[in-house]
Amino acid sequence: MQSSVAPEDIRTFIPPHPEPAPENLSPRQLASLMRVNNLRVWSQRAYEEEVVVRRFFGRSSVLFNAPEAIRHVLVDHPEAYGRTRATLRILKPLLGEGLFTSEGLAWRHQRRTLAPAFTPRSVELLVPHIRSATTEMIGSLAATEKERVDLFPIIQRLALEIAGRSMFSLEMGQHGSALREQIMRYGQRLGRPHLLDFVVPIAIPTPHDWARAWFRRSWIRLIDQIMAERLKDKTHASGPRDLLDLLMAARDAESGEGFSPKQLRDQIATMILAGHETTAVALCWSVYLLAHLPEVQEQITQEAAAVLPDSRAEPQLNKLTYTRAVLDEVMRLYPPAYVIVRAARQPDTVAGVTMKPGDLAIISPWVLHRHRKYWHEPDAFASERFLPGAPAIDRFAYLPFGVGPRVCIGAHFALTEATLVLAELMRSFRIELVTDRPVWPVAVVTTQPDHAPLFQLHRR
Ligand code: HEM
Repeated sequence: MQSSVAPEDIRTFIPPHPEPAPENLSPRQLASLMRVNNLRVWSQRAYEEEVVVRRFFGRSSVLFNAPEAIRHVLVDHPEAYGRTRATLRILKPLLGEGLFTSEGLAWRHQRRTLAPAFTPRSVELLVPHIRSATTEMIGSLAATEKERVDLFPIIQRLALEIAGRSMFSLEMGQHGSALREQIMRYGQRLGRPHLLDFVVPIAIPTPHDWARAWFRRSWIRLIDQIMAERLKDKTHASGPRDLLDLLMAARDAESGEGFSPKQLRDQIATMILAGHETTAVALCWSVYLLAHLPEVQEQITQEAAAVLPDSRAEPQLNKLTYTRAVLDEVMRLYPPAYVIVRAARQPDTVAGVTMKPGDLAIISPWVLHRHRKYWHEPDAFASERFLPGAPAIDRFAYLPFGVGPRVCIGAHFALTEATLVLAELMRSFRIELVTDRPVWPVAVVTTQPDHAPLFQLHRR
């Protein structure tokens, strides 16, 4: 079961991670830690045991690390476990009734309709958008040589630019900053769970809910404005150019139904939000870790030089095996989606634990990816674990994109984007950190760096 890499292959680089929490935190302490940093809520036991049961405001909250329990909840009985009250309260103002926040038949219809837009074949259509935005970023970074560069915001803007171009074929210039400003504003306060989000029934709006509803009005206005601009562009294209074209043409294979304009808007908000923040975070952590590992940078550079064409020819992304292994290891240590939570909808028994309706089943990629039982030297960086020929990794020990019917629909797109950006960046620059202060992971919505360190880039 342990995905062991020979000890001599494990590097000794142990990137920053918080100490486990003390045992037996009170629900109030837990709720306030969740608001500050969700990675600090787990005690040492969570990283060693298969199941950890806690009480949280009158309900059981059960962390499942055992593969058969994870399979039970996420794969075999998805209808018995739904999104939680707090998740829906926090995300619906942003994502509306899109794929992430919908359930039951509505979810099934949406998933069937959207799936063809995210197959590897459809993602190929989006590669030119990824490449053009990346080439432009690299061009502007080349001018910063010998200066200290604040790379994280640049990467975040790039991910948003890629999301925007892939969705709308539009350069995000004027809209990018408005989108980012709104997302940041939401994340700083309204996107953080409040005590009342857990305890007040969803039908009763809390003061935070009112503020979130107010926010939604300006958020919708912005998305509608971007969509209207794209729809004005009547440039004749022989086939689909972007995700919007794919989503507008999408039909449910069973009912033949497409999306209404409102549904389309919610899907677009969902894809932009679910897509750009997570991928940006994976890239920021990659750059930070690689700045400590010059020899890994060299290997990516060599691979990129051999595999990526300089011209506009199709890049053979599946040959970027080493770059991909590095990315897999970065997402093991810093999974952008650090937790998957479900609320039991009906009585059930999982791994010997009785679940009552409303009890929480928690599957935490953060914990699982550092679990003592499943990983050798779990806190150390070792991309060898993911190289072809390494011992197989248990399907349920590594879940950056989740598993089961609600697995990330954008996983292939995200991996394509992140691998390509990382390879292009390393091929263009050698990256160094110029500040010593360690960067700590802080999880509220995603696993964010606590600050943006400064880098220096040396053109290759
Ligand atoms: C590194 C990047 C990404 C990571 C780590 C990530 C992670 C995840 C995870 C763990 C889930 C499952 C949540 C659950 O079971 O509750 C999920 C779902 C989802 N992701 Fe991603 N994601 C990434 C990129 C993307 C991209 C690029 C898109 C779209 C363009 C996207 C769209 C979605 C959507 C719509 C869902 C909900 C699926 C459903 O409920 O049927 N994600 N993602």
